[in-house]
Amino acid sequence: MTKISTSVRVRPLAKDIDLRNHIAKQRESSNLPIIAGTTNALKPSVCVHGGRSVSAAGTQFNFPTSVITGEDQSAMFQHLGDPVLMALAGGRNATIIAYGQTGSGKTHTMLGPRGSLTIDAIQQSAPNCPPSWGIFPRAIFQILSSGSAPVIRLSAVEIFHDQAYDLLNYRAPLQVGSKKSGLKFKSRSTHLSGAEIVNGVHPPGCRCGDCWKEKNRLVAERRAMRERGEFGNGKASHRERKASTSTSPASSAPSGFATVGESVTRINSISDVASISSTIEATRTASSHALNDRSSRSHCLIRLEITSNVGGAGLKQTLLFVDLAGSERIAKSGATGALAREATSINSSLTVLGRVIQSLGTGKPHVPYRDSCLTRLLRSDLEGGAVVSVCICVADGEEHGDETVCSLRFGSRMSVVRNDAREEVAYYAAEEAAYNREQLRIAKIELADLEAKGYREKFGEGSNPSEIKSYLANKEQLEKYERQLLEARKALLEAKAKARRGGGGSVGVGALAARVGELKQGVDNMQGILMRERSIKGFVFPPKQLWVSKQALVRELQKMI
Ligand SMILES: Nc1ncnc2c1ncn2[C@@H]1O[C@H](COP(=O)(O)OP(=O)(O)OP(=O)(O)O)[C@@H](O)[C@H]1O
Repeated sequence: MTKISTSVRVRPLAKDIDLRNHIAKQRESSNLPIIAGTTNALKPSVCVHGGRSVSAAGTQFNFPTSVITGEDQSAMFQHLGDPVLMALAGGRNATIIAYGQTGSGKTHTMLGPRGSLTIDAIQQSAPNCPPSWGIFPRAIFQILSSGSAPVIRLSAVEIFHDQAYDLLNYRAPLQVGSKKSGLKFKSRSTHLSGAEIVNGVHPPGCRCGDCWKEKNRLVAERRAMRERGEFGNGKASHRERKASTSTSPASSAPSGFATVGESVTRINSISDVASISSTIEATRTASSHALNDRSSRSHCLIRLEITSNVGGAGLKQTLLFVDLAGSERIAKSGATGALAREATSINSSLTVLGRVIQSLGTGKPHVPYRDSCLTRLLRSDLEGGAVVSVCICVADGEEHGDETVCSLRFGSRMSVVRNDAREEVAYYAAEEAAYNREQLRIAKIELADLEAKGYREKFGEGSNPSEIKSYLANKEQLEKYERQLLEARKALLEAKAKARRGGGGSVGVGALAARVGELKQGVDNMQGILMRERSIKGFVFPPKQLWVSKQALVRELQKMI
C-alpha cells in the first residue's frame, strides 16, 4: 500500500510584503478601510530544515517528500509534477491537490501567477515552457512534448457554495451523480407496458419479446466478434482480455460521484492550454480582500482525460488538478456580507475534507464523503482510483503562524492516508463506442419520456404568446452577453499581460476593461429581467431536476461518441 504523497511549498515573505503594499494601495484608492494588522512589518516564521521538515510557530513537522521554498516553478514541478507523470506512465490515474490558507499560493502553484497563461508568454519562451507556468500547464506541456501523441480532453468545474458549475460553459450549474462508468443496463422489476413506448422505441429495461431478441442478438454478435479476433490481434494480454469482456468499458473504475454533462474540450497544442486557462481564470469566481487581491472563492477541479494507444487497445487515464479555495479567518481577510458568506462556505467544505482525511487516516469504518460536494467528487480518487499528491501551501510571516500550523497539521494527517492506486485497464475503442451508443439510445428514450410527462421548462396555459416570445428572446440575449463577456475578459487578461511586459499601451487595457464592465452590466440586467419574468405567477414553470440531469447525460454521451 502506498501513502498519499505530501509536499509543502512556502511562499516567500518578500512576496507577502509586495502583495500587502499592492492591496493597501488598491484599498486606499478605492476608499476601502485597511484591515488592522495587515500592514504591520512582517517577520519570518517558517523555518525549513534539510528540505524534509519545517517548523512554524514553534511546532516542527516532518514530511517524507519535500519542502520547497522560493519562486522557481520548474523546481517545484520536479518535486510535484514529475511523480505524477511517472504514475501516468505506470498506467495509473493521478490527482494533485493544492491546499492552504487564502493567499498562500495555491493558484500560483497549480496554474501560475495571474495573467501568465497567455499565448504571448508561449511565444516569448518558445521552445521552452514559460518559466512562470504552474503544474497544470507544465504537465500538459510535458505530455505534448513527449511525442507519445495521446488524445487529451479537458473539463473544468468549480464548486461554489457547495454547488458544481461548468467553467467551460459560462458557469452552467452541473448535477453531481453516481460515476458515469458505473452506468449499467438497468432492468426494472415490473413489466413495462406498451403505453411507455415512445415513437416506436421501447424504453430501457423493457422485457417484451422483441427486446429480449434484440439483446440476445447483440450478445451473440459481440461473442462472435471476439472469437473472430476483431477486438484486437487475437492474442490479447490478461489486462486486455479483462477489459474486452466487461459490460462497461470502464467498469473497473472505483465507485464514486462525478459531475454530469460538463463541457469537454480537446487539447491539441500548447496554445489550447493558454486559451483554456484564460477561460478558466476569467470565469472562476474571485474577489479581492485584505489578504489577496484576487482570491478564488471556489474550489476548481480541472480534469484531463488522456487516451493513449497500448498495443492496439486504448488506455484511458485521468489526471486531476484540484486548486482548493483557501481557508480564511474572516477577521483577518476583512470579508463582510457576501464575501463573508463565501468564506464560511469555503471553510465548512474544507472542514468536511479534514474530517474525511481524519477518518481515512485513522481507519474509521464511516467516511463522511457525502457531507460536501467537494468530498463526493474526490471520493474515488481518495479511495484508490488515483495516485494522490498534495501540496500544502503556506505563507511565511509571523502573522500567518496559526494558519500555517493548521495547514501543516492537515498535511501531516494527509501523509498517513494510504491509497493503493489501481492500474487502469485497456479497452477496445469499438466496444466502448458500442456501449456509449447504447447508453445514448437509452438516455434519449428516457428524455423523450420525461418530456412527454411535461418535465422540461414549460409555460402556463394562459400565458401570452408575445410574452413567451420576449422571454425566449431575453434568454437568448443573456447567453449572447455571457459569451461576449467571457471573450472580453480573456482579451483583457491577454492585454494586461502584454502591458506588464511593456508590449502594449494601457489605453487598450482601459477600453477592454470598460467593455467588460458594460457587458457585466448587460448580463446583470438580463438576469434581473429573466428573474422578474420567472416570478410572474403561472407564467413559466422551471424544468424538473430529473429532466435537467437526463438532458446533461444525453449531451455528454453525444460528445463521447
Ligand atoms: N511561491 C511564490 N512565489 C512568488 N509569488 C507567489 C508565490 N506564491 C504565491 N505568490 C503570489 O502571492 C499572491 C497570492 O497567491 P495565490 O492567489 O496563488 O494564492 P491562493 O492560495 O490561491 O489564494 P486564494 O485561496 O485566496 O485564492 C499572488 O500574487 C501570487 O502570484
